[in-house]
Amino acid sequence: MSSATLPVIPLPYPLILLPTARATIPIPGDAGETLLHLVQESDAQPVVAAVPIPSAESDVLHDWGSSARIVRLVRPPRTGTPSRDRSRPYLLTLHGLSRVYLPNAKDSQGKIGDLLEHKVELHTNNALPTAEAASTFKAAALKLLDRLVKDAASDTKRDFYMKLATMTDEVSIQRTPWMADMLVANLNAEYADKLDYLSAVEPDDRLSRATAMMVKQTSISEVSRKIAQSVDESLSKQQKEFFLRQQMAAIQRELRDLQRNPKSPTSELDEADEQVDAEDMAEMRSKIEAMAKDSEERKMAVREWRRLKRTPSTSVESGVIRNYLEWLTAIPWPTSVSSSHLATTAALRDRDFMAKARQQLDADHFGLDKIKKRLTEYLAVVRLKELQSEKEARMAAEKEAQLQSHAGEASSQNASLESEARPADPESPNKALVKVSQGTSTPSAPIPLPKKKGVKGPILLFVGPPGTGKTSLGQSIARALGRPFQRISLGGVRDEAEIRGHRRTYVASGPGNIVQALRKAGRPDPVILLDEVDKLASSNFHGDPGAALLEVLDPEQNHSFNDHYINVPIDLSQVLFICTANTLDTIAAPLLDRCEIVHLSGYTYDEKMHIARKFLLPKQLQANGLTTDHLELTEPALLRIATHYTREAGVRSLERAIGAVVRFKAVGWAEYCDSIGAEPDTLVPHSEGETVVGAPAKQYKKVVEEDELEQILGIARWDEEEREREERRGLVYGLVVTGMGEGGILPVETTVVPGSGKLKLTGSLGDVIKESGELALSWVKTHAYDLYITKSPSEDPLKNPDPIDIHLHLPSGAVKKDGPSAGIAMTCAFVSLLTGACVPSNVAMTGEVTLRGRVGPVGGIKEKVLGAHRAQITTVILPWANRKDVEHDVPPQVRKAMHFVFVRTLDEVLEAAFGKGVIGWRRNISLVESRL
Ligand SMILES: Nc1ncnc2c1ncn2[C@@H]1O[C@H](COP(=O)(O)OP(=O)(O)OP(=O)(O)O)[C@@H](O)[C@H]1O
Repeated sequence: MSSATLPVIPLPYPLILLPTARATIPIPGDAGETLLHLVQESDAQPVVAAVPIPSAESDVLHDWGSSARIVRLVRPPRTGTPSRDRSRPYLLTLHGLSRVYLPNAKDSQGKIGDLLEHKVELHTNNALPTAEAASTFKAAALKLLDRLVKDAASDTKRDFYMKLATMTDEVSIQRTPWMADMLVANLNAEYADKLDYLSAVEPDDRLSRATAMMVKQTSISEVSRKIAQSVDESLSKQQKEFFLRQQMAAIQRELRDLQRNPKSPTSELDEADEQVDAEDMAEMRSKIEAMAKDSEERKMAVREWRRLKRTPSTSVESGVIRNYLEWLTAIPWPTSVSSSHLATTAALRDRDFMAKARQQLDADHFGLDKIKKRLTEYLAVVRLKELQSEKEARMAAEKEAQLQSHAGEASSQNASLESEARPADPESPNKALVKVSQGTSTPSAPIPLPKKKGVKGPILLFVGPPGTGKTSLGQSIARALGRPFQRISLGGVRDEAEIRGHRRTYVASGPGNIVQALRKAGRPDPVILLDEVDKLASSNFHGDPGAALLEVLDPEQNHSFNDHYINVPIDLSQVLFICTANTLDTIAAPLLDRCEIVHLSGYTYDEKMHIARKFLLPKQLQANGLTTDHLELTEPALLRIATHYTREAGVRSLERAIGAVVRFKAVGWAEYCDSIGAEPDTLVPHSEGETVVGAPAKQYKKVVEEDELEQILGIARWDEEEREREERRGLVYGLVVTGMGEGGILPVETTVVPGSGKLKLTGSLGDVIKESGELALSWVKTHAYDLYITKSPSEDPLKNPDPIDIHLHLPSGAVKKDGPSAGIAMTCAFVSLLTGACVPSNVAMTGEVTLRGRVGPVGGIKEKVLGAHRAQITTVILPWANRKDVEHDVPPQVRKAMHFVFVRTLDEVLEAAFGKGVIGWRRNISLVESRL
């Protein structure tokens, strides 16, 4: 340490000059001039003391400063007027050398420019620091520099810090205090710390203070980097989201403006999206909360709800989850018993339930007595089982509630005993409290609503031709039970997923039609009609829809039906399933096995007339805005519509034709009202018609006569066929049931063509029908001699006198035909062709033949007979074994209107078909049989 007197340059707050550092400060012109003299006078660069003023409020000098060499003193170029030239400031650059101490600094005040000379102590300590202090400092410094290099905003800064790091790394122990000064001078440290550091003369002290500053600085820069980074990240994300949202809002605004008609009033469609969204979410939330506790569906809903909350609302995934949740919450889960459901149970308890059910069935359908009887039984069973299962469920619930209340009381007693016995236990009173509160709360808790067992009744399968009322019977059942009705059409369903839904991984996946029907019904116990189960595609590469249906219908499995989309077991046991089909042939055996079949075979003309008058006409009048005052269909007109314009087992075409008549009259009535200037709803027509006096002479006649039908409905469709049906050689009418379950007549046409004794069969025939054709011909060939076709028993009728082929054809060629029931019709056709005798065109027949000439029974008698009746056939030849079917199934009025011949053998068939004695026999039948 040495003393000297140096001019002091006060450094105003917050300036500080550390040894090794450089600083440039402005000084007033006068002081500058003085310093300039000093510089000019001295040989070397003069040394001054740069002492900081540590406070902005006072001018008192700090007691530590730095001796500094004047490196530069310059006056910046002139900007002001010459008069103020002396006061122009100088720029003084100083280079710090060593620490100086001002012994009487406290008494000395200073202002920049004062340049008072002060006595100072110069502290240049060249002692060696300890190795430990040096290495600690180095490590701290390197760490900080490393951080600064990484965070450097520019390349120049980075290079600078790197240079410092290299220097620090390479500096010797002796030079570490110098290095510390250097680093601290260049650090962005706090003023107070730097001031404090200025007073550290001892090398170790200097190093330790510098180390502390380095560590502090490192942590500050690390924290600030982290904050900057997170702020940066969130800012950029927020900015991005904000930007995208703004864009989306702008696009939606534009679209709304485009779509909105400025004149139209604001609708709910214009409501703010966010509001609608929030309402939807709130609704969904309350639905989830309403789900039964601990149920699978609730767990799944909660899980998905949480996922939805975590997912950004604009993402695709969010839409998928929301869609799923909407479905999940929309399904009427059986665990939530709605008030309307309870109302149904009340309806079942009604003592007049059965009478009302009968009334309902009668009100909806005419005839069908047997079916209605069966349905009444069915409804009675459903009612009894339903009430029984509800009773059981209620008893079980009450029992459980009682058990819980006992358990609660017991535990509350135990709890109080426990608390009395161990009062010292600090946990004991709390436990007792909990148990007591559990025990007392249970009896007052509501008894849970009973969970009913499903009604495992038979599944009804209505089979019959189209339009026979299968669907509407299903609706009647639902009405009688007071349950919602849903119809699922299975026609053409090829994909199992249509029944079971698609897994959620599929794009645009959704639940199957069972879940859709449940959602629409809004209750867990609707009547679901599975329409056209016979049209369900068989197993294919899309899965097996039939198998899925089995699961739905099987009472053992359907309490936990698994829809792939919903993926939570759904209890279908309370759903009443009813199936319909046109034919049983295409229904898989396991499915058929689960159903109870109810046949609806079609209506007679008489029934159709009743149905038309009681149901179809009023329905059509109402649908077309007319009343019975406006239209009257005469009996012959209605019969003509039924017989000549429609020829089907059901009543759908009849309804359509009646609808056409009603619409025709509606147009007439409207025109008439317009022509007389009256309101259509205030005027009632006279039965004989109204004629307006004067032009325009419009007339309205409310009665529709038979002869007007051609004008309204066009030429009758079936007139033509009637005229065409003629008695011809080789032509016989057989009876068939079509794939739709509809009966009718089918001409069997045969003709002779030159050939070599072969039989040609055409008309999309199956193997069985082809075989029965060959069988029939063989029988005829065998008996050609007996039937006077050939002259000797050994002659072949197809070879002698000329070789011929027989061609048999069954129109319509495009429709597939099979089965053995055309056997007797084919035999008659061959006999007619070879003998020349004709079968009258009002005769039709069905029956299987054997090679022995026996006639075997066939199916579909009711449909066939009704079809024949519709086709104006008067004589029907049927197998003897089918007599009971006619007795049981064919309505009496049809039986009365037709002549039935029941046959056991082919000779009886020939006699019935051609007439007694027309076909001669050389021998009697017993001989024929014995010969075979
Ligand atoms: N016995 C009947 N009494 C009154 N209306 C009937 C009767 N039978 C059928 N209908 C009426 O005939 C129309 C057709 O009936 P529905 O739709 O039930 O036929 P379907 O047998 O289901 O036919 P599909 O097999 O084509 O589905 C309905 O309007 C129905 O009300």
